[in-house]
Amino acid sequence: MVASERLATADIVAAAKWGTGQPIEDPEREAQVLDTVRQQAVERGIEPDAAVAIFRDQIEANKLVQRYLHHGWTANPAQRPTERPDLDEIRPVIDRLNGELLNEIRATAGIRGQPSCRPRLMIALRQVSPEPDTTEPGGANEARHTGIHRAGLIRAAPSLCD
Ligand SMILES: O=C(O)C(=O)C[C@]1(C(=O)O)C=C[C@@H](O)C=C1
Repeated sequence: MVASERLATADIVAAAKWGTGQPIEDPEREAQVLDTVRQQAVERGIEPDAAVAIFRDQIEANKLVQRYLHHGWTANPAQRPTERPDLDEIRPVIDRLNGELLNEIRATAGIRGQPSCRPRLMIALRQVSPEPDTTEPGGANEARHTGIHRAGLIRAAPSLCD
């Protein structure tokens, strides 16, 4: 599920911005992402407004995870990232995933309008984030981490079905 891969970049973006004073929300970058998506949707025969709506949800989900992480790192210094990834290296990865998500949107055009779309989406969400084993060492941490990514995916999901 490309939406889940895209959402996973939020961890790296959050670490890239942490401690730099650079805000999580970057309206200029959002506008650039959405402009490119609109253009690429037209090229691929996807309804551009639907594609933009889907990507708005992906961006909101990304910000939700980033904000959650920054909040946690503010409260718990031990959890703060020890390295600062380079945002200029992550954005091309996000651009590539945006293209892949557009391909997935095109490939699932026949399903997206059906009543079975939402149940199928819920099954896909469960598959990409299985329940962590909290009896394992580090399991509680992993469960918290999985929890926010699930919440993010649910935030990213509504526009994926018509
Ligand atoms: O590229 C960034 O700076 C991100 O934080 C990622 C992202 C996105 O999901 O594409 C999310 C929030 C920003 O407002 C802009 C873009």
